[in-house]
Amino acid sequence: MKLNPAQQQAVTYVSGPCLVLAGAGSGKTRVIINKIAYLVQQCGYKARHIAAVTFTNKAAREMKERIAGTLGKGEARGLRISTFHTLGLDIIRREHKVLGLKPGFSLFDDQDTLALLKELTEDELLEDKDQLQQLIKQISDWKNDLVLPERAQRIAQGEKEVLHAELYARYRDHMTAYNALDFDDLIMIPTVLLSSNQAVREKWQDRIRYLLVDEYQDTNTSQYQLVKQLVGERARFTVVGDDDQSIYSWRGAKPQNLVLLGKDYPNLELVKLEENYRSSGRILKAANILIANNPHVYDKTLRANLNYGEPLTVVTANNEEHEAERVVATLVRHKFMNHAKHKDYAILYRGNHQARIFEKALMTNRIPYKISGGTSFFSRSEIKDIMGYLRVLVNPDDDNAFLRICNVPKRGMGPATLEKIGRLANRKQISLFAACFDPEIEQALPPQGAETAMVFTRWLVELGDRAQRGDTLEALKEMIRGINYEDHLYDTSPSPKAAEMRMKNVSELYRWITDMLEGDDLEEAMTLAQVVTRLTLRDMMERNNEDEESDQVQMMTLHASKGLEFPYVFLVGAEEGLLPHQSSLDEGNVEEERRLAYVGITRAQRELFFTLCKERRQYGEQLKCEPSRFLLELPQDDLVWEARQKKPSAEQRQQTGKSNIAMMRAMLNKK
Ligand SMILES: Nc1ncnc2c1ncn2[C@@H]1O[C@H](COP(=O)(O)OP(=O)(O)OP(=O)(O)O)[C@@H](O)[C@H]1O
Ligand SMILES: [Mg+2]
Repeated sequence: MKLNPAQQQAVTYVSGPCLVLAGAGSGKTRVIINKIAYLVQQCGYKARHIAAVTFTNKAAREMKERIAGTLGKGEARGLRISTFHTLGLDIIRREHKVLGLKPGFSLFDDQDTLALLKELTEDELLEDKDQLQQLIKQISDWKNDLVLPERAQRIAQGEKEVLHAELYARYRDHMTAYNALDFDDLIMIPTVLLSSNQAVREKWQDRIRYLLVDEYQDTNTSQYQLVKQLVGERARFTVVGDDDQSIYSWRGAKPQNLVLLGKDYPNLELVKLEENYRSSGRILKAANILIANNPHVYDKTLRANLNYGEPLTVVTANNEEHEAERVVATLVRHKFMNHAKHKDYAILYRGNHQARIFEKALMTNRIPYKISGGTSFFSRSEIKDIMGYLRVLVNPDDDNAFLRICNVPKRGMGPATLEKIGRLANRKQISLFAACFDPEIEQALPPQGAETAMVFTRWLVELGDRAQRGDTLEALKEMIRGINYEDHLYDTSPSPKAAEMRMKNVSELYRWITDMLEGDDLEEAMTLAQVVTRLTLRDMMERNNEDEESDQVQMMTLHASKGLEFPYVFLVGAEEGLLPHQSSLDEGNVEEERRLAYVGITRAQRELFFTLCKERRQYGEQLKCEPSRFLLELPQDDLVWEARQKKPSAEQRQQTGKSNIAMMRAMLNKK
């Protein structure tokens, strides 16, 4: 793969810490990929001593594919390419004994966490959804800042925070009892472990001798510390990032980490890349002009390497249905004219809720599409059921999973029975599953119910044992057969066709599990417990049904589009209140929204379309919309407003953004 001199410098600098700071599409990710190959082929590193961390599973997968094209199979063996969370999970898995975790620990997703916290806060009058969300956010913030419950209790100020800290401690204790971890734990726990346990730290430093991190601007405090612990004094690492693409502050990301890095490592080698290889000159110019409205810590230049290209188009629609129709119509026409493929197009939006209408329009027009994020493979009920069973098999104390499956398919363990089991479990401080095994279950339930509970749980224990003994696939098959799951699907689906589809999903899951149990060139074979944690993590991270090869229009949120590129991009819903989003405006954080728009614009290689509505339904009301201020910040000479008669005059353009908005609103409403 070709590299320019600056990229070459970043790749070959291996004697100390290295930061590549550069704008979108300048080849940062390419540097990471080339550097891995360089380390193996030129510097004598074994692949298994190298770890590369990216932000999403999709990015990790892409990186693996690209590496496979450069390194031979043998050379690539053992290379770790993962997300931060998978790396954390890996560390926890291998160190579970030191951490006092039983091997089959469960991963709680947001819904599990919510359910548990709801239960824990019943007495505190926190049923109010907003308050619960605040609590969840607070706990997550603490974890991302590496604040353990004890410290949270010491530093908490004010009534509410004190209560939150107490609930945080209670939450942690329950998670321990359930042998469960949440998403943030996957970073916090290994980081705390590595910083407090020298032996473990040295072991991991020896295991990972060179570390590379992509999208570094979106690391939070705990991730920063994790990197620091892993690289140790030797500080052999390369991180790449772009402060203008920092879009995860709401999850605790600290773009200041880029600055902190220079302080923590005075010998940090800083490399800047200034050539953009992705986008047309116009798209890049628009992106540069937009982001110039944000304050900057670092000076960055980004020059186009490609042609100037087509103007950017702004399409105005009457309402959101019309917007979707216009996108689809434009796409169909454009695809025909340009002999393009479906997968050359991306529809990017601010929030998942916007996807549904586009989905409908695409479906009506028989255009294949794929949504990344949003409706997940794993959020389908049949997948949740089977995953629930698997979670119970590997960790019977996982009460949430047990609750999900104990009466699916129906076996007479309804709410009344469960309440009784729950009371017994509470009294004895054991899990629901354990309660079904307890001799007292015979007093707690009527004979028939006790019998059912005992038979069911014993059967699961047996299956779990078989799975552990290595007969895993057979045990799984036996499980799906044993619960008559196929019949259950036919009984509960609206049509036989739907049932068939759902059964197909179950087979797909089974196929995945088989692959993971058997392992391949890049991944070792896993145990069932490992498979279950990995799949739950995958679900949590991307909530996605992957099918990379097929020719489908790509749909995703702006957040999910980070690091990716598409020939033609529709950036939809370019309206005030949506992009920039109202919640950020309320917090006075328009800059993060501008970075988000910058990320969206810089995904486009050849052409970029914005769409907006004159009216949009919100909270059941039809509200008037104003064009996004970001549209008005773009160089108007490079924009074509499709619904408008003429470009604004130079004079008009010089007006402030605000009067521009008023002007445009007037024009939009005239029609
Ligand atoms: N030296 C080069 N010569 C030709 N093409 C290049 C070169 N460097 C990078 N590219 C291409 O430019 C595009 C953008 O590269 P890459 O995705 O690595 O950029 P990036 O800086 O990681 O972008 P982002 O900030 O969006 O993550 C890719 O298609 C890549 O293959
Ligand atoms: Mg990149």
